[in-house]
Amino acid sequence: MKLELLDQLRQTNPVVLNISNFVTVQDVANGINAIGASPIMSEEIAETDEMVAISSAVALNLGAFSKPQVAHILKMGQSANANHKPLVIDPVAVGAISYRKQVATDLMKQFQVDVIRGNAGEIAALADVEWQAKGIDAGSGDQDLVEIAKAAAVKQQCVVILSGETDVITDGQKVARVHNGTPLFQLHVGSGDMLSSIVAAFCAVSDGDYFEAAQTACLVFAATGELVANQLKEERPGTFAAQLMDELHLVSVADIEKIAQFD
Ligand SMILES: Nc1ncnc2c1ncn2[C@@H]1O[C@H](COP(=O)(O)OP(=O)(O)O)[C@@H](O)[C@H]1O
Ligand SMILES: Cc1ncsc1CCOP(=O)(O)O
Ligand SMILES: [Mg+2]
Repeated sequence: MKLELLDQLRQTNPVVLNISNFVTVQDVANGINAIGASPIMSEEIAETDEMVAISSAVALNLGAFSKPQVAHILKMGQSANANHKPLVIDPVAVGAISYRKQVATDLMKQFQVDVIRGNAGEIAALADVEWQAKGIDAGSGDQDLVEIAKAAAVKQQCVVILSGETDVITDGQKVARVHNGTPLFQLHVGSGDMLSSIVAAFCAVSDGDYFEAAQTACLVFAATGELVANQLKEERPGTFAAQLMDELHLVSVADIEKIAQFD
């Protein structure tokens, strides 16, 4: 765990390039901005190389793509690889929709991702493990989450984050777990998408250690949500979302250290 990366991120203000989905794009842009990085979104394939060139990390969200967008995602992933920019992918709902799993796995044969961030249903699908995913949500299953994450990491040769009540982060061998968080995240659509792009922001300042960047991003995001939840007397998803944005901007390394729970 390297919480100093949060301060480095704020000092550097790295540009994070995103292909987002139309559902959560505003949250993702503001989440990146609030934590101290600089978001830019793209929907035009012709600008890909120039966009990647000015960026310090790339996040590809597969939340709601059309066929032309798949070509754009492919070009952006390949350009990120060619330009040695860290590449994060969020395989939204690949556990629930077989077409999505096919597209995601085809894409990952054509570029090398550095980090995959998904919930249990999504990561189980990529690991070919039996699981009952439910739409964009994790769903249910009884296999061991650490083993699922490790299998996906070995298969795709990258760092995997399996997020949920406990976040599991692995490169296929080393494993870290973040126990912070709040169930309120599940009441705000876009929490996972925000996390994926914030992971990209941490990768941008990580000097190539994406396992450490992924762990730190998970701790910062989950602990920030927990700090907000601790201030709320009842379940208020709207207030949570607004205050999460505030707290991503205000939270300090010392605030996080006080409540951090990881191993
Ligand atoms: N039950 C929970 N308790 C605590 N934190 C959670 C819970 N479920 C999800 N989170 C947190 O919510 C954030 C988004 O993750 P997740 O909900 O798994 O993504 P997605 O929205 O893609 O399903 C992560 O920081 C994760 O740690
Ligand atoms: C509802 C929905 N439909 C397609 S993408 C999307 C948002 C998914 O967001 P998240 O995985 O962060 O909850
Ligand atoms: Mg998601």
